[in-house]
Amino acid sequence: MNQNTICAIATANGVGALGIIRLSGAEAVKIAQRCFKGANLEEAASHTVHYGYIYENRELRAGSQEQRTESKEPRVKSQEQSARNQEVSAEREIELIDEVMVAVFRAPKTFTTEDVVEISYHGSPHIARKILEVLVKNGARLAKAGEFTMRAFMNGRIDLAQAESIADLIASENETSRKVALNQLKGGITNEISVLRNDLLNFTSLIELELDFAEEDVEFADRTAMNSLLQNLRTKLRALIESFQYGNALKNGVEVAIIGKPNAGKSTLLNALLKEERAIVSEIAGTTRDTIEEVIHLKGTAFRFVDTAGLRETTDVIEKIGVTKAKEKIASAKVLLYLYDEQDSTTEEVIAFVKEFHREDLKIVLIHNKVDLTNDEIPNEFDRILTEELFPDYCDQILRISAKEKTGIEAVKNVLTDYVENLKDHESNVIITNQRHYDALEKSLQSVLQVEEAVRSGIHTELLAYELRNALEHLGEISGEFTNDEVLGNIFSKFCIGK
Ligand SMILES: Nc1nc2c(c(=O)[nH]1)N(C=O)[C@@H](CNc1ccc(C(=O)N[C@@H](CCC(=O)O)C(=O)O)cc1)CN2
Ligand SMILES: Nc1nc2c(ncn2[C@@H]2O[C@H](COP(=O)(O)OP(=O)(O)OP(=O)(O)O)[C@@H](O)[C@H]2O)c(=O)[nH]1
Ligand SMILES: [Mg+2]
Repeated sequence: MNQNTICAIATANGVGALGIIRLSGAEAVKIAQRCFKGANLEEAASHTVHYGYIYENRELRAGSQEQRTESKEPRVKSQEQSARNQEVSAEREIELIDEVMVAVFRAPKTFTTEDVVEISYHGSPHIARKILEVLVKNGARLAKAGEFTMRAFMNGRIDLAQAESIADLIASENETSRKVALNQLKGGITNEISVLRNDLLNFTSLIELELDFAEEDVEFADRTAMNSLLQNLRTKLRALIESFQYGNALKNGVEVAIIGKPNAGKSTLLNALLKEERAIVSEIAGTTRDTIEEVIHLKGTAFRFVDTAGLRETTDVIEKIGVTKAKEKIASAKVLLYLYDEQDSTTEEVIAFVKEFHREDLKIVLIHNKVDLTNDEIPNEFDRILTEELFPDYCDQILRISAKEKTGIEAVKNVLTDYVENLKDHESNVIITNQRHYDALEKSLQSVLQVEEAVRSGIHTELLAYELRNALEHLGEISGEFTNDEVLGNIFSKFCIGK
């Protein structure tokens, strides 16, 4: 049995008009032929489609098997066999499984670069199971998750970033994520990285020139050229790294935590945003205990809203857990909607909160809730003090809303979509959406910074060469040039079976 020809359902789970089972490997055509009644696939030209039937061809070994059944196997089995309404010859029975179309693609111009056969059947999961069963009986083995794409990568048709983009394409749910993934599939990131690699290689040759003449104690390399190459590299790396802020929002959505004292109206705001009575609202302080998460899509971005327990010192055991959870959400969120009710807070409280939780990578939006209860000028004294104390270092926006009357809700949504618009403001040609790429770029940048430092301090050139190699290897992780089985296993296991 050839374990190298793999098969799997390529279409979604469940019933469909059609389903596709795909085979890949040296024996793909031979195995398909063994269970196909129709044209001769082994003689078929590449990229041709053939009508016919998938069948099962079972050996019966008639007489002798009957005897064996008598002695060793349960009687019921032979009864079942003879009861079947099938074409029975002396030694075999042939059972048609489904009427199909079979496509033949010959190596090397295929998805995996190996011979590929695709069987389109009537889209019943039961039929799919039966077909896989006969394929396996005839020498194929079931594919592991991502194994087809892994082969395309292993056989050099695509690099690792392109392989990953296929999973992104499958997961894409809107125009932006589709376009970004397709650009990656078409080599967008690969090209960008190869420009950086060339810069690094040019730099390396300058250094090697110097190494060659090291004994003669001459400084050959042109330090100005070196410095400008490094600066250029650093700028490009930073731009790519920066694009991840947007790429990540695109891929994983933006986490927005709704925070404030008990009774500030957090749950009322969540409900208003969702246009649905999702969270319990009551005039009792401490109503929300567990965190409540809901996703809203705004202008193509998924925002994950988290309603939390009101922040306060409490002796209630359960509420305490809720407050701890709320603080965890503050830590992981990208945007914080901090709600306050003027009648129930002091400016000192709000200022102290903002100063405590302010972070470089967190946008805090102050939301003055329950404005329906006060009808004074805008901004009123309360908000004027906050503005004076907090703008622009800690935050730069106060929204006045009534969560209950649903006024000002659009403004909240606009602040969020503007936040994402601003993330788009980066200098990179491509958008990094993948944490792995981001990590590799960060490491590469660190190495480049080390190289710069080494050049500046006139450190021995051999150490310099070492850091350069590091920078190159980190870039090579993105394309998969430098990688290991664990990393690969991890990437491809997240694919669907059949991809
Ligand atoms: N029926 C079917 N549709 C499909 C796929 C498939 O495998 N089967 N795909 C699977 O993901 C996607 C298309 N992606 C593909 C990518 C490359 C090759 C391929 O054969 N590449 C060769 C030859 C290209 C050519 O003929 O010019 C190559 O690059 O060498 C095929 C499909 C989406 N649609
Ligand atoms: N007048 C007025 N009342 C509001 C407004 N927003 C919320 N409330 C009321 O304030 C009370 C508390 O609202 P919730 O949404 O439960 O407040 P919360 O911040 O989730 O409170 P906890 O879950 O206890 O932390 C309820 O009685 C709401 O009806 C508003 O804009 N105007
Ligand atoms: Mg609540």
